[in-house]
Amino acid sequence: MLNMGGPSTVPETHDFLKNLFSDSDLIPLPFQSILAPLIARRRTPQIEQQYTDIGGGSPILRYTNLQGERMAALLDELHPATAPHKHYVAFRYARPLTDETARQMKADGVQRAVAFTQYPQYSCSTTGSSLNELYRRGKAGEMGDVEWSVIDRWGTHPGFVEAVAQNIERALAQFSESTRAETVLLFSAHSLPMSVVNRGDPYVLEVSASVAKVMERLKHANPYRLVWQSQVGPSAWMGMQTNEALKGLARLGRKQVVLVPIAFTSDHIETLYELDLEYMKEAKEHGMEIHRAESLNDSPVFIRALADMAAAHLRDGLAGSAGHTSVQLGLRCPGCTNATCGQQKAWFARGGR
Ligand SMILES: C=CC1=C(C)c2cc3[nH]c(cc4nc(cc5[nH]c(cc1n2)c(C)c5CCC(=O)O)C(CCC(=O)O)=C4C)c(C)c3C=C
Ligand code: FES
Ligand SMILES: [Fe+2]
Repeated sequence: MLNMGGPSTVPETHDFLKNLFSDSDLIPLPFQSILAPLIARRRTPQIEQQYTDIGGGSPILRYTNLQGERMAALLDELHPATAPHKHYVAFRYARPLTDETARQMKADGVQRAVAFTQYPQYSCSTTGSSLNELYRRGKAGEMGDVEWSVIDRWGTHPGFVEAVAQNIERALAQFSESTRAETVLLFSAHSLPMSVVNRGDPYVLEVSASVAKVMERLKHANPYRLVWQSQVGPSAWMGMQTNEALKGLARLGRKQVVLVPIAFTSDHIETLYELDLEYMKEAKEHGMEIHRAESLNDSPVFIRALADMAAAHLRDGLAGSAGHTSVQLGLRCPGCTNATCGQQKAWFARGGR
């Protein structure tokens, strides 16, 4: 289960940020090995405070382990031919990091593994970075002799769509019945720098596709927008920004909003801090009534969806590319200049050999 991870405790924040700013697949910096530790150190106090404010750390490891354990148990029933199933977690920036998990898999003698991204929608800065890291570790022989296949994106999977839709319905139910239909559904996803969008990254399209599917499932009963949050630094990012959108809606007299996190499956500082503590407080000051759709966290509908995706993957394989990866994973962004992307795709298409 691949994801970025987060500091489980406040003191792990510095290492998390240092790993994040050292990742040239996410943030290419000049003199990265020198600049990354400096930027990380400078940002640490502010981000430590945010993790303190949300209860002393990121819940992502706890939720990923819970999702993984329940998914593996369901998978034993759904696809006994490959049982027993076991989940491993490989985070990109927090423990357990990919190298630690690789060593564990080697020690356990794992022979067959599915690299299952936990980002619903594909971006080269997120899932792409995790696959590049896995490729580097695999090529270095750190994982032993494992046959790999990849579940690289699932932003339109019916089970995922259903789980999100149900959480939206629960949030909508908190509004008075007489005005419920006027409530705006504001889908919010982590933004991307325009430099990434403009090299042909698929993320913006795939997040939009998730929103379209969820709205279809909700029979378009409410008006909606997709907006983007958490941009960092001075460069241009994909907009409109979530907080600006909230202010704009208040100005236009649209005072009932459900905020919907759509690109991350468990709670993290963006939902618990940015959305709940910053934006919702500000929106309430503008006289809005605002509720947030819960993150998927321990949603049984979502966990069942993960198991269904894994079972279908193991049962049917995938079209094309010898069955190890999706057809879509094989295509690099038209503007890609990162040689690792090409090597990674070829390596996974051969089953990680
Ligand atoms: C699917 C979601 C995400 C995409 C796409 C994404 C791209 C992206 N992010 C940065 C820079 C930073 N992101 C940071 C934190 C962070 N990012 C995501 C998700 C996506 N990022 C999450 C969920 C988090 C927070 C972790 C948590 O526990 O909440 C940070 C660090 C925080 C900070 O310093 O403000 C940075 C920096 C870039 C440059 C990028 C695309 C290229
Ligand atoms: S940046 Fe998208 S494939 Fe390399
Ligand atoms: Fe990010």
